[in-house]
Amino acid sequence: MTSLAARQVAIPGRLEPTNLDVRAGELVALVGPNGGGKTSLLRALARIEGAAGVVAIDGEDLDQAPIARRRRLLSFLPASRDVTWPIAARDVIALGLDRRDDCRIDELISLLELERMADRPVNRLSTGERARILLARAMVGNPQVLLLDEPLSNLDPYWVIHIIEVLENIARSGQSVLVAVHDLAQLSHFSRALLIADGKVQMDEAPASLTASERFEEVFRIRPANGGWTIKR
Ligand SMILES: Nc1ncnc2c1ncn2[C@@H]1O[C@H](COP(=O)(O)OP(=O)(O)OP(=O)(O)O)[C@@H](O)[C@H]1O
Repeated sequence: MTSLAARQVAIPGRLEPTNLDVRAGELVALVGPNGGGKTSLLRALARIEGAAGVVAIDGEDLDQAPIARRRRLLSFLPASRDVTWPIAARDVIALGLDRRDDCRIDELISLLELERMADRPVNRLSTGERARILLARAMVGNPQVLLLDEPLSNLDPYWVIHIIEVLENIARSGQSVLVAVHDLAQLSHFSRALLIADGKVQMDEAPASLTASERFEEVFRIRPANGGWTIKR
């Protein structure tokens, strides 16, 4: 069943009109060169910046949904880890909920091993620690669709693996997860990958066939070499 249905979503000059359907339980990667339009697509789907078009989740038009309902339908994790407020990390997680639910917040604190930092001011945590707190905020409301902009950046290898497992579990539970990533080695964990460049979805395929394509090499200006990648000259 389609969970997210986007029709003609666009941001002038940054994202061409785009249609996208994502099923419940899909874990979708967004890849593409810097400036290609990954963040713009995620922001357009999250209905930030007055993007054009229509986004419906389980048939409900996001633009018509009251704020509380929207939070049940979708959450968006920005790529920026900047948080300047000196508030406790657990209170930042609570911002993802309409009504405070300490049991649910504690669940996330335990899942993401945040116990030691939960009561510290979030602006005094390291970048990777803040990344986990902000991810917890995006997850805490259990929305039907999660839009995550580079959630794996700034994380050490343990946390990259752990959070990929968390995202796989979220998808398995029936939520839809769209994730902007840069590390091509992470693509194998996704069921589907969108290649985004020049403000347009250029390809929409299984990750293995995407990375094996000529279009992929052209767009990224790289080619396979020695089990990895090298610059295509
Ligand atoms: N606030 C903005 N106002 C105007 N143009 C913007 C704005 N933010 C981004 N852009 C432009 O929109 C285009 C797409 O940017 P976007 O941030 O969506 O790319 P991206 O694929 O997420 O890139 P990256 O991998 O570098 O994060 C780029 O040309 C960028 O310069």
